[in-house]
Amino acid sequence: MAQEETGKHHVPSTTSDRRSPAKDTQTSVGIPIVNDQRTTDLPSTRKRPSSPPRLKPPTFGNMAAPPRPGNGALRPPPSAASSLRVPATKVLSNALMAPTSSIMPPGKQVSRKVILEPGHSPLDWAALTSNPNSQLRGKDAPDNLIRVAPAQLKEQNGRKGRDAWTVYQGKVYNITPYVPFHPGGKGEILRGAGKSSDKLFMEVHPWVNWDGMLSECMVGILVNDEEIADTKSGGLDDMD
Ligand code: HEM
Repeated sequence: MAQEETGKHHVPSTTSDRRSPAKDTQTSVGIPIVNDQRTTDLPSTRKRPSSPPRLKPPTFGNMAAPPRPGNGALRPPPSAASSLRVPATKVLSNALMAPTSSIMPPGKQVSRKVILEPGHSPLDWAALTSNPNSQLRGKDAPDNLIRVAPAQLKEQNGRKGRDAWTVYQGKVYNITPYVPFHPGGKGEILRGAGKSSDKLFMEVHPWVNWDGMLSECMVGILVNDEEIADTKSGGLDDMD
């Protein structure tokens, strides 16, 4: 009985299966034509094993396997989103993308960053500034903040054993400890030694947070000569 059931599904019966489309391929005497694809792998239902047919895993016989994308490579088909992606390119640092100087024409901007010595990364500098024992104001500055006259500023140019001081937004900073940490190199930052760095700094990297990086290096404020003459001690505390 089970075999007859199987025959109904896989091999058209020559007598009773009127639903089978194979009847169109029967000969005039009702013999099925065996090159029908559905029957070539199962030429005879009587040769099938007696196990229940529904438990048998599906078989494709000699049917062709479904086509694979990409010549069989195990790669998913491209998604719609992939066409929107930016092609992979080398990541540029913000310094390469940002103008190195406002006077440089577009397209000629190149990074002037230097390779810093080991132990002189921005993180190393951050660690140094967070250590209260670092004495970043230098040997030429007293413990308290001072008024700095233009003449005194000029002397603090980093030469003859003196620390290099510079001015930014009216405040005087000792930049000597930061020099080996400066990504733009020693020569660049020392261009502002003994004078104001406002213009140079703003030309090169106005986005850099000067105060955040050099607050521990602050020596005092720049005053004119008259203001110095008015105050004998020179200490900022005396102004109050
Ligand atoms: C006279 C003053 C200064 C000059 C002329 C100068 C010049 C330069 C130059 C030429 C570069 C390389 C820019 C590049 O090609 O990418 C640079 C980078 C840099 N400078 Fe200065 N600098 C000065 C002062 C300072 C100061 C005082 C600081 C810290 C407050 C500082 C922080 C930096 C930083 C963080 C970079 C790296 C910027 C980046 O990642 O793109 N510079 N500087």
